[in-house]
Amino acid sequence: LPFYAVGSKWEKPTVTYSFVSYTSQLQRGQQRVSIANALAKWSTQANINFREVSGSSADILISYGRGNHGDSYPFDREGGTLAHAFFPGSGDISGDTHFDDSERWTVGSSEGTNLEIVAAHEFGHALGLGHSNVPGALMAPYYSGYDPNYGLGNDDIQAIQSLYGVRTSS
Ligand SMILES: CC(C)C[C@H](CC(=O)NO)C(=O)N[C@H]1Cc2cn(c3ccccc23)CCCCCCNC1=O
Ligand SMILES: [Zn+2]
Ligand SMILES: [Zn+2]
Repeated sequence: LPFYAVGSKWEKPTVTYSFVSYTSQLQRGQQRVSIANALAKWSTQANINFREVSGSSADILISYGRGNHGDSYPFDREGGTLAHAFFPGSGDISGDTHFDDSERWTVGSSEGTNLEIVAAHEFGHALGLGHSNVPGALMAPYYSGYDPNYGLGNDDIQAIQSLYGVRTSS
């Protein structure tokens, strides 16, 4: 394993991310904004930073796929499982985040499946969090639909701060 990914969390202040592929259902700018907003939900609550880079050496590789897409966790058709992500400490695939392109990905709409909310959940895993059993928590295992005011529940905040500490005003 790379020295900085010791099983449960990233052992460095800044985690990089890049787009391996995009969905054709949204403009790339919309996707980059949704992803940046989803990451910011976590970085505003805990001592972790994110930086977008180009190329496949980033920590978190973001991609879309349908059905069998190159790992042991094939996606289903529309509905069902919406996305998945790999924990730190999973080797090269650590942090990688895959979205099922059979879903109808949307931004700012109660139609379809909201990309930002799903991404925020997945990045919780990419940072080392499992699922929460607290109803309404972002890390609950079920998508609870579009909420323009979605955010981290107290359970999510406690969990991320237990891994990375509270945000230091630096
Ligand atoms: C939390 C989310 C962002 C990521 C999770 C997966 C996950 O934990 N990724 O890290 C997810 O996709 N959960 C399913 C769980 C699920 C709900 N149902 C299913 C029917 C079949 C298979 C799975 C499901 C009932 C029908 C509704 C299907 C559409 C919504 N799907 C879900 O809520
Ligand atoms: Zn996958
Ligand atoms: Zn999950």
